[in-house]
Amino acid sequence: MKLQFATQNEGKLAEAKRVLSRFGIEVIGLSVDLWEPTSGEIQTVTMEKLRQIRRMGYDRVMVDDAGIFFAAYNHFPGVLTKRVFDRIGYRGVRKLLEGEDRTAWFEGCIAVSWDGETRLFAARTPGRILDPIPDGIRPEPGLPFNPIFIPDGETRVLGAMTPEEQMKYSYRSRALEQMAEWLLSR
Ligand SMILES: O=c1[nH]c(=O)c2ncn([C@@H]3O[C@H](COP(=O)(O)OP(=O)(O)OP(=O)(O)O)[C@@H](O)[C@H]3O)c2[nH]1
Repeated sequence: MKLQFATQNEGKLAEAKRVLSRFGIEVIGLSVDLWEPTSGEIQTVTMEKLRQIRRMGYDRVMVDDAGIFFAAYNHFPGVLTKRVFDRIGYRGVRKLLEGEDRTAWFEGCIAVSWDGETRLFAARTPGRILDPIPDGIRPEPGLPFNPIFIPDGETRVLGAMTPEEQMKYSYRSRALEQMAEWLLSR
């Protein structure tokens, strides 16, 4: 089974390939520029991305929208995560959270269109933001928070774990698994 993934984020694509290969699903990256709303819920943004890719004529395709939420900032940056991180980087995140509650969570959503039928799968990973990045940990392309995010129940940041270990905590892996089960049960 082949599934296209409309994303420009290398890290998301690599994770999807890893998780879905275990279900016998081959993921093919589709690099298209999709417009994203700058407010509202992750779910709404995900459905908007799916609407656009379907209008372009694609089917058997998935999209993903995700973000990090800081408890100290009433759920900011959320749907603005990429935009905000591209501008402020690690230094800006450090300043934002100095002396603040470091509780944070990832929220992500996957939407798929398969033979015209659409489904949405959402998941969340609670944790906290560590500062600074532990020695020897390099950010993966497109996933800049993994080196500073410690999931609840862990002592290490996501970026210090093997891909297999990360899957246990990754909201994206959970949403991908739910989607795979739906696709295979059709
Ligand atoms: O360390 C991380 N681990 C993750 O698991 C993760 N998931 C999302 N993010 C961040 O949130 C933005 C969402 O942006 P986003 O959903 O609009 O995607 P994107 O623009 O990067 O790609 P796409 O829209 O082409 O798929 C991304 O750029 C990342 O900064 C993550 N960071």
